[in-house]
Amino acid sequence: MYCVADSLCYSQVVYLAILASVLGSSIIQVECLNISYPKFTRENSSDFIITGLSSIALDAIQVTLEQRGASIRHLSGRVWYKEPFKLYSRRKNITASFNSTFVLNILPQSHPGGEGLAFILTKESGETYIPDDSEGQWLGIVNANVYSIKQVSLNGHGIFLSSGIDVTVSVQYNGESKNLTVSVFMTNETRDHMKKPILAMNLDLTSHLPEDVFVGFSASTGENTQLNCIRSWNFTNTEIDDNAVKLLWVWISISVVPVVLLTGLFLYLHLKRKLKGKNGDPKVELQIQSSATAPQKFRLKELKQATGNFNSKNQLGKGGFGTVYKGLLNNEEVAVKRFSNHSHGGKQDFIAEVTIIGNLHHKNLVKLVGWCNERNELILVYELMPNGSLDKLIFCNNNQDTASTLNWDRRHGIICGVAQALDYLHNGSEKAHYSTKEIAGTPGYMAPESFHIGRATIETDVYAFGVLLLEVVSGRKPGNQNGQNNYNNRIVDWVWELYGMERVIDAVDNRLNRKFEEDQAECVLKLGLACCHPNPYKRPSMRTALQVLVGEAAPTPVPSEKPVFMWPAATPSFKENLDYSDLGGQLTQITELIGR
Ligand SMILES: Nc1ncnc2c1ncn2[C@@H]1O[C@H](COP(=O)(O)OP(=O)(O)OP(=O)(O)O)[C@@H](O)[C@H]1O
Repeated sequence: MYCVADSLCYSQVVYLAILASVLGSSIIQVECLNISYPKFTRENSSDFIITGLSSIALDAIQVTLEQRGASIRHLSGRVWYKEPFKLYSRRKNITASFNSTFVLNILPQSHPGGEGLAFILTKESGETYIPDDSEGQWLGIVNANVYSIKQVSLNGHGIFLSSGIDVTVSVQYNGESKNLTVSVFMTNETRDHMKKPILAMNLDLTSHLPEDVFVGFSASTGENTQLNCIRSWNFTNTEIDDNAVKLLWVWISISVVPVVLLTGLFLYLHLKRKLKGKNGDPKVELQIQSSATAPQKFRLKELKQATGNFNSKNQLGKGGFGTVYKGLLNNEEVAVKRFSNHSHGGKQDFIAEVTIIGNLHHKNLVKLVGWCNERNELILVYELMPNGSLDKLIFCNNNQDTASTLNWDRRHGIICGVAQALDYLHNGSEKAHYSTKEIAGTPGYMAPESFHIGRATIETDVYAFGVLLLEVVSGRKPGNQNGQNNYNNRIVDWVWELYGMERVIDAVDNRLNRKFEEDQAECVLKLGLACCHPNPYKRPSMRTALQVLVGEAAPTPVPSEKPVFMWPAATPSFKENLDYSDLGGQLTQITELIGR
């Protein structure tokens, strides 16, 4: 019996799967939802039906695209709980009551901020059910063809939704009296009178909706933009007892359902994996293409051809996210960065890198040419830097080879170029304020607080820049060194010790053969130490660092002994604060951080 041809077994599986979808709506029907999410994690994603640009990120449902720096204008998005609930039974003439309490946070990304979000009950769920032209003022719920029956302004109640502050909303529906009440209050507001309903009205939902409805959230942005987050959500409803019909299903389904469901699930997952592997994730494409200056999309086939099938002979180097290969695309030399599966922190990171770097234009930043997401591969294509990376130029030479080493002027030029690029990233725009969820950092460049805050900030960037300064001037690697070098631990400690002994100039690379401007070299080394101050609040901003380098600001003061690292770091006093105004006085998040 088991040996009957595979094809027969296969057609039976298909048949069962079809049966599952036919029976599905009756058997899997959820009569009563009891949802409680104190916060949302990526693992919760499978509990929701999420439309193209929406996501679960940063511990919240991001109802519209949450990428700062990417173009997020004129979007509408929706997120539903995956199962519907029974709002009423026509046969039994009963209507359920429900309570939906959620915390929302609306963070403007333009001045003024954009539109807003809504709690929704809908007949259907899924991408295709977002009404056309529902961005902007229509909140992704309706469009110009539908009108609102009641509106209440919250400003009169002292509530300003678009303020980046958590606001709690409670929507209660009494199925018996057909009464709807809505309460809105600041989440940190404890006074009870603030929690009184701001809207109460009679509303017969049964005349507008079918018996089974989906619940969720809808949001939009317009010309002006904002991040629309739901941070937590509780939803409960009263059960409608449809037992007479249900019992029959229970008997039938007990024997059949497990087989049907398992085979259906297996087939669904199998087909989904196959399709996704081949065409890539449509969400990735949608999000990237929504970016203002989306880079070009390449086929995997093209990139394989360009790099000789990712031949190791073409390998340019390895970074925290994957391997970089040299390639030839349309007669142009390119660098192809192939993310390794285990090291990248997910598709959001990839999307962030494409949309953010794709939007950056600076002469000192490598240009992103294109990307590819096919067969589970995530690949970025950059313009090729023919001279390779800086470390090769500084460290590749024989230790004593003075002839081929980078001369002082070139080193100073490189340092100023990096400072300009970082200043552009930090101050020129908001683009760097969100990059990836995870980033690989190289330990020698990681600021001490990184291990406490677990993410990169503008201040940890300044620290890494400081290490780079010391590295370029001294020609030594930043991390642990072997016995050949006369410093024990890290370059920062070594230079700081020399500085304390008033011998900082001894840190300059011997291979320069004393051909450098002493004042300039001393200034760069002191700036390097100032950037590596253990207290992040005491580091200069990139703007100040750049001004010091080009002689527009006085050299930054540095204590003769390296201060002890303390956490949490002492915040600057009012007087001390002057130089740090550019930092916004806080540790500004860029990324989560992983050592490598
Ligand atoms: N556009 C490019 N042109 C030439 N070589 C490149 C290019 N991009 C990367 N490389 C080489 O590949 C190496 C790895 O680069 P990658 O960007 O993956 O990591 P990284 O910048 O060294 O570190 P991180 O992973 O922290 O970003 C570089 O050190 C460099 O040698």
